[in-house]
Amino acid sequence: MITRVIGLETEYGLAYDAGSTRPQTTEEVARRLFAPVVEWGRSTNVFLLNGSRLYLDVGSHPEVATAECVDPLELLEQDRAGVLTLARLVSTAEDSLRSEGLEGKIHLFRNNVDSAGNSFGCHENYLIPRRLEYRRLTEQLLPFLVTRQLLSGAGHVAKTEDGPRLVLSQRAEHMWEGVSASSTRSRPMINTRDEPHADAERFRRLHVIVGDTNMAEGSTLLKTVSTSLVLSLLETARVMPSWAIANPVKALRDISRDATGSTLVTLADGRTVTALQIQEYFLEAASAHAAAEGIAEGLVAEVLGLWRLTLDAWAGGDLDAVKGTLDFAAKRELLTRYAERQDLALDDPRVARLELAYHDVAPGAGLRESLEARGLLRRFTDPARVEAAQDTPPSGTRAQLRSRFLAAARGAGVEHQVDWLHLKLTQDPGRTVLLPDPFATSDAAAESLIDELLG
Ligand SMILES: Nc1ncnc2c1ncn2[C@@H]1O[C@H](COP(=O)(O)OP(=O)(O)OP(=O)(O)O)[C@@H](O)[C@H]1O
Ligand SMILES: [Mg+2]
Repeated sequence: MITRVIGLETEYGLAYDAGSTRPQTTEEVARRLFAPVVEWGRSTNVFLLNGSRLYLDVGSHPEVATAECVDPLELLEQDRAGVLTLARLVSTAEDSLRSEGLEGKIHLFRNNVDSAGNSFGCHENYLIPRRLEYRRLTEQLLPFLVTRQLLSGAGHVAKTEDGPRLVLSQRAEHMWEGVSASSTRSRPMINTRDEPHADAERFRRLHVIVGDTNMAEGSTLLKTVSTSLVLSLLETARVMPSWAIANPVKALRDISRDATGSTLVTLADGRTVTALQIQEYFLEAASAHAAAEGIAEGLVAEVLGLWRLTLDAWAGGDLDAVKGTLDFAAKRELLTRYAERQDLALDDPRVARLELAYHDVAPGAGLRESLEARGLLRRFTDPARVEAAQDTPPSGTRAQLRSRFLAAARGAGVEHQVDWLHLKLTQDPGRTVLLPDPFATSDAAAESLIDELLG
């Protein structure tokens, strides 16, 4: 198995369809959505019993940052548990609206662009050792990330000079730099802000912000596991061929707009290769690395197989083999079939509505569950485990301690605060427990604090 801490932060888009009743601003809807959270947590920024962070980000975007996970399947469960938690808040907010005679419908989108053209993200966090040459690592990772949209692009109907077309990535048009420390102004693919949320002597947290938010669990799985494997490869590989791209932002957009895999990419050394060639290299190297490390089994083997299948599908110009597993292929099938059947242009508002429905996770509004139920989209998680993951932390990380502390403090009715690193009693800051090791599932100071609270 891979032993790396991974966390996913997902920002959601909020919209309100007032129907024939009084309209509400997005701010008003967001406030109503978070009212129950504010009631029990006295804040719009809280940690949940599963160790995740739930908060209202600027621009009225609800965000869930999953707890630290080491098992990629548990990461999927935690990510999806976040959807359930928000969906329940939507139901409660709609009940509250209805009690005031407002019959509107709240929509909650897992996507990356709103109708005003703003972009919001799905950030991936990967724990890496501090001792690595960080610059080399990020430079070598970038060509993989630029071409990774072939695996995990969410697809998007974009307006281009040649009319509407289905591009690979929602996020590609909104990235402005390869690697930098600023997250909003210049929006880099890798954000280098150094906030390890861990012992800074031993660890770094790699913050990847170029990825699309995915609906298909297969896309999230392929995205996170392939990236983690490539990181392991880069952590150990001493010499490897350079795939440094001359202009990463341009390449990101070219590959997205072209959506064939055969897009030409100019490398820094002047060579020209295709996006697929770069991916082929990383797949081969990651497979060899996994085999050499003895981890090419179970879920890793499955993901390597899916990665292979995906690149073969692109190479053959036929995505049928992955249309039941990955977002771009699933969405292309859905949207183009619908447009053909109804004889609509891709930029018809009805196609736009269908695209939004693909990303909607409000109860009774979105398509994911029905696509899964009809066998059109593969589900990797077990619904019962996802349900339980709403208040059960993932295994193998300090999220376990956070969760037990939260449960004990709430049970005792004692004021407390936590963040990724700390467990605190508000009235007794001297007793604050620091958890610098993300892999720690037990800790003497934490245990004694929890025992005391349990009385
Ligand atoms: N040491 C670590 N290595 C990798 N991931 C981590 C580590 N510590 C925490 N994480 C993950 O990083 C994410 C942090 O989410 P959070 O939204 O708080 O991000 P941030 O970048 O610190 O802050 P913000 O979004 O407010 O700018 C979570 O998903 C968490 O599980
Ligand atoms: Mg965040």
